[in-house]
Amino acid sequence: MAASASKYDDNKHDAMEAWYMDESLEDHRLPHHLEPKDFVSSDQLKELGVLSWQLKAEDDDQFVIEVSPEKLPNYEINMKKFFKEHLHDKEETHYIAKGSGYFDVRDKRDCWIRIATKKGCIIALPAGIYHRFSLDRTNYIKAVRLFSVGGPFLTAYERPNEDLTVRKEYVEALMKKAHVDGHAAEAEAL
Ligand SMILES: CSCCC(=O)/C(O)=C/O
Ligand SMILES: [Fe+2]
Repeated sequence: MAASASKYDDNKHDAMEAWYMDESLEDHRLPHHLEPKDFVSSDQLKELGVLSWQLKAEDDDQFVIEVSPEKLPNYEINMKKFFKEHLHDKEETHYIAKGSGYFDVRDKRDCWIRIATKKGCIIALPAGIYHRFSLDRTNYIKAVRLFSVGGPFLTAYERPNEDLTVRKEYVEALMKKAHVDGHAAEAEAL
């Protein structure tokens, strides 16, 4: 997705915060910070292929997904589905129009990073990354799914699904990047 300076604030913005999660199985709508808190920067998320922007838009009447006990049909079933660890064979991109919610992603060591999004945030998860979605304690989010090819519908492949081509490609891209970064660090140290 191309970012233009007038509409998007690339990288650092206040519509999103991310942190490493604790292992507690308590209500997943709670923040689940580590003690002490361990925040994750947008540059660290970028290394996993997770991108986010802040859109300075006032107009919010085009949005398509509303998640709350009152607005989402089959709320309990769908929330369980969203919170089951899964991946997609396409990028998952949402613009958060109202409310807030958590997108959790796995890092390179397989630890959970919790990404707290709110109104104005655009978040793009790459195809092949394991992730899940939860509402927070406000119990409400209104989002529009952005897409380019193949329409807005996403198939969720629950973990484990290591043999899917899209998963292999994502893992390979992460490993390639780690290799390149390793060489860059070595070169810098010389
Ligand atoms: C903002 S609700 C979107 C939930 C969803 O479809 C999904 O795949 C989450 O990972
Ligand atoms: Fe998803």
